[in-house]
Amino acid sequence: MTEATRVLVLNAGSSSVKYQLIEMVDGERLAAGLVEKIGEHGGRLVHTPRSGLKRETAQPFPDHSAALKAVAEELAADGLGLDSPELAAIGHRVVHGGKRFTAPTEITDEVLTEIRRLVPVAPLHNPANIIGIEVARALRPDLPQVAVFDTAFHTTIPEYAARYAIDRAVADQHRVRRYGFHGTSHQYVARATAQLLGRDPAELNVIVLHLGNGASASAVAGGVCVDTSMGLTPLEGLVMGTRSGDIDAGVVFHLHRVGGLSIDEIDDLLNRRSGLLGLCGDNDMREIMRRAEAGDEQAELAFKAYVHRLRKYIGGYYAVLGRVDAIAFTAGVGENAAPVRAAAAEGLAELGIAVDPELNSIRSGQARVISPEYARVAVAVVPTDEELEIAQQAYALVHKGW
Ligand SMILES: Nc1ncnc2c1ncn2[C@@H]1O[C@H](COP(=O)(O)OP(=O)(O)O)[C@@H](O)[C@H]1O
Ligand SMILES: CC(=O)OP(=O)(O)O
Ligand SMILES: [Mg+2]
Repeated sequence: MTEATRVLVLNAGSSSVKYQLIEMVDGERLAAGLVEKIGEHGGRLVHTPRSGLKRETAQPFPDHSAALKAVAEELAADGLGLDSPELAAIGHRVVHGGKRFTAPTEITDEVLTEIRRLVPVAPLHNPANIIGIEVARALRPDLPQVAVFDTAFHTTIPEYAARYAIDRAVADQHRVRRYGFHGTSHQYVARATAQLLGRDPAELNVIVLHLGNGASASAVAGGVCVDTSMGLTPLEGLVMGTRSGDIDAGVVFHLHRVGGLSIDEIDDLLNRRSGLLGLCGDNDMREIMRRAEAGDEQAELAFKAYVHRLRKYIGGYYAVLGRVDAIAFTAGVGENAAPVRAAAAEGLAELGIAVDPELNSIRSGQARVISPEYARVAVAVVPTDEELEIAQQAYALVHKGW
């Protein structure tokens, strides 16, 4: 009998699916890929097999089911189909796990019902995660399907930081509290930062800045998360691609009562039409930097607002941690946008924070330090790998059961 030692990871986002097939014995990526712009114009699938050439197909993907079927076909074309006996598990990123899911969990009908119950608090994400689970279960009902939750790493946040200052009874009744997201990434990056610096993760205090489409900051003390910028939903905190981040709740009342917008319209406004997109009409940081460079005032303002919010969280988490050993930049913007990193650290020498312009300008897919040697705080670029972290957690769970 073939030993099942491979894990397929599905990371379904609001309009994309990222996937990786990993051989867990040696960590080798057998295949990886991305489907973009699901349900939009310009749908695209990029599949990268371990050996051989990258394959790119431009075609519309009307929904997540269509995208996942295309992924299954790409894998099958390489002889790595979902019917493979070598598959040990399928790992799914699930964004909201509420209070109940604090660890990787094998997905049963009952678990799926609970994930569905959390859709209202992760409306852009949990529905996509659920479709991924349904398609994978239909194709391989015999395999363990494991959910790895974005919220799990944040369950260590102390009560005084997790609670909103609102009436206790109302908050408890409706489970309103700060859950935090991107936890799998924050966890992976905090550990990878310790590795990069040759330090024991249990002794390192790190501020992790996950700057992708969604963006969040977290304060990690000795490997344990003590605060994070996202809240009940992935809307709070930093300025994001299309989300406002922190906002006075009074804005919602005002837009409803005075502006005449319905609650659904305000939800759509703050989640899908705000952030960088709302400020300047673009949500891609590459385009914003290009426009700002060319003297476009709206783009410049959007860039400044983005960085200003980021700096407030760096300062805030400095105070939360007391001592900061490292600041790690990760995800699409954090890994690639040198001007964002430079602006975030500017003028913070008094806090021991500085970025070396030459080190910062190096383009590389590797984890690297970008602060000068004299600086007390190590500033680093640490590529995230949510898929590898999900695969490891899923594999550990199915092995424990043996
Ligand atoms: N070279 C680059 N320079 C600046 N920003 C970039 C670059 N490459 C990607 N990005 C930004 O990264 C964002 C996507 O980040 P990513 O981590 O892939 O997000 P998500 O996983 O949330 O889809 C894009 O919106 C884009 O603005
Ligand atoms: C939770 C969240 O915001 O995820 P993403 O960045 O993938 O949108
Ligand atoms: Mg992401």
